[in-house]
Amino acid sequence: MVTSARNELESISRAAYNALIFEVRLSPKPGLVDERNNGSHSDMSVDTFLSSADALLPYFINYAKLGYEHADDDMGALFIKLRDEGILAEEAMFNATNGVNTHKGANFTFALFLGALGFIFKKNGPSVSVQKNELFDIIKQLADGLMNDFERENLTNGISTYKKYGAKGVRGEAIMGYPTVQRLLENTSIDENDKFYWHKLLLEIILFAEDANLLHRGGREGLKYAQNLSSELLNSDFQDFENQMIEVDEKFIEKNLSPGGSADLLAIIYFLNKLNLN
Ligand SMILES: CC(C)(COP(=O)(O)OP(=O)(O)OC[C@H]1O[C@@H](n2cnc3c(N)ncnc32)[C@H](O[C@H]2O[C@H](COP(=O)(O)OP(=O)(O)OP(=O)(O)O)[C@@H](O)[C@H]2O)[C@@H]1O)[C@@H](O)C(=O)NCCC(=O)NCCS
Ligand SMILES: Nc1ncnc2[nH]cnc12
Repeated sequence: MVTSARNELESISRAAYNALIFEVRLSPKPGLVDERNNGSHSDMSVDTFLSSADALLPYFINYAKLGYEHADDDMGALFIKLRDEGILAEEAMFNATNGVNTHKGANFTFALFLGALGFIFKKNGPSVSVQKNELFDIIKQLADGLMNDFERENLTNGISTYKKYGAKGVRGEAIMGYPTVQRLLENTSIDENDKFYWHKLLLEIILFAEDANLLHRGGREGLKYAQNLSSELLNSDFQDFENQMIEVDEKFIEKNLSPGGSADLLAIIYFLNKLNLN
């Protein structure tokens, strides 16, 4: 692999790592770990997420390299290589967090995006401006066989949520090409002067995505409650936005709600905004 390609792959992998750091440090967030509190989590803090991100960075680089090195393979073969590497990454994450699930979903999502970007860099050359449509189309191809996961016997939170509510969680997002990410990437140009831009974006993600964490913790009622609070705040006059967000955080915590999936989608949107997407 030529040096310029390696540098590009390492650069986007570090950008993905930085997106995880940005997300956990964004404060206040509803029900989630941030600089103010640990949200609806007794087993996680900012430091847990920082240790987790450090453990994942080497695997992020490997995902991008796998996409680059296997660009001539079929998508099914590339997906299997990404999933195998992702399982090793999950082990490293759990070792770094003493068994706490900080970034399982984020690891999955970034593996798909970094693998797809490595694939595109090999096909089109590095430092190319990536076409959004091509990126999301490759993601959908990689995710094509994911529905088979739901036949599994071992009931993870995601598979239990599917069997109970029909919600496909992060797998569903990948199979559909991350529609919430596409919708928010298209419709919003970042207003650097808006101190609460990212807070508002997180509320929109909670509103549009079907967050399996909210379903797993609060059922359909809990998901609806979280979405109603997010909608109310988005439709308010933002006169006292920070305190309004703190109030929403307290209400999520009261009901033990945590939109972890939505936090991951915020991180991937932050990451994609740093790339030269067309
Ligand atoms: C594909 C897998 C990663 C799915 O594994 P699993 O079935 O075990 O997990 P799921 O519950 O289905 O989802 C995993 C996480 O995905 C996030 N998520 C959920 N809904 C959405 C959504 N609509 N859009 C995007 N992302 C979504 C969410 O992850 C975040 O939350 C977790 C932390 O919150 P917490 O509440 O603590 O979560 P839990 O500990 O599960 O609950 P509690 O016990 O605390 O109540 C954290 O993971 C965040 O990232 C979901 O949790 C897996 O099968 C897989 O493929 N693994 C192989 C390795 C791999 O990833 N391969 C590489 C690519 S192929
Ligand atoms: N900041 C956060 N708090 C809780 N769960 C999360 N999953 C991803 N980011 C998270």
